[in-house]
Amino acid sequence: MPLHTAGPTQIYTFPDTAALSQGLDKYVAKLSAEAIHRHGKFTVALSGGSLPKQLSAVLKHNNSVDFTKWIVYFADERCVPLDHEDSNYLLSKHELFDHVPILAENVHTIDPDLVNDPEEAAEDYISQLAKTFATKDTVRFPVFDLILLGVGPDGHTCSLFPNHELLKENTEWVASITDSPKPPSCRITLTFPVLNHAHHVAFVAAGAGKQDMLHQLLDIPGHLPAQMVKPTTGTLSWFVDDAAAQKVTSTTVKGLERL
Ligand SMILES: O=C(O)[C@H](O)[C@@H](O)[C@H](O)[C@H](O)COP(=O)(O)O
Repeated sequence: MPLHTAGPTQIYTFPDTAALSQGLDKYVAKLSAEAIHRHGKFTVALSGGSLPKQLSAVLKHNNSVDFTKWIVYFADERCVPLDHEDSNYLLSKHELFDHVPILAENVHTIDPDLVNDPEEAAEDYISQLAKTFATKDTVRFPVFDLILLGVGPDGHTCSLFPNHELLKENTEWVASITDSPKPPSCRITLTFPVLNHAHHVAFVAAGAGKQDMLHQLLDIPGHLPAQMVKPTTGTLSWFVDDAAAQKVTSTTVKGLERL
């Protein structure tokens, strides 16, 4: 069945990263409350890069969010120990988990004992996901309430890189990669079917360095990894600052007016 987006992609623009963090706070807090009301928990996947800092700047002070109901996974993770400087978990721990009442048992990390065996680590991560997500005959993939993504200068997202064979993965929930063009070379990553089954997916990108890539991704049809994120029935949003959106010609929405 061909994938299609349920609605148009929403591109929210903000004058600067401080305003972007406010917008993200409002968006995430709303989705968190809705999910907790609907099924008693908020399942969210986080990325690395600048995302944890952007996300947490305002959110970590938001007392209205029930973080005790958050179930956190990582959109991708490097195969390194949890206290390694390259760990996406460590980044989110410093930026967010250390500041809010997220329960340690609800944060699903790569198994540190398996970081030397990426394939095993991916298998284990699938088992962890299976504990949170009941699947049905009709939906064979985890359905996250929200997946938060970044985008690299080459158009990669998660650890899904341009022209890599993992772009074709359509059965596994989590895949390992041992030849990542961006170091470290060994990682695990959610796959496109998981990204595209989520209720909501949001990209976050800021800074003038993203101008050309954002123009390419949002204005010119193509098959770069970030362009292959097309939720089947869920929503797709972009949170960007004006510097990053400078060359985007697609319709944008001034952030907080609509959120
Ligand atoms: O896996 C990695 O090596 C990074 O985490 C990477 O995927 C990052 O998320 C993007 O490059 C966006 O980075 P910025 O958010 O810093 O722009």
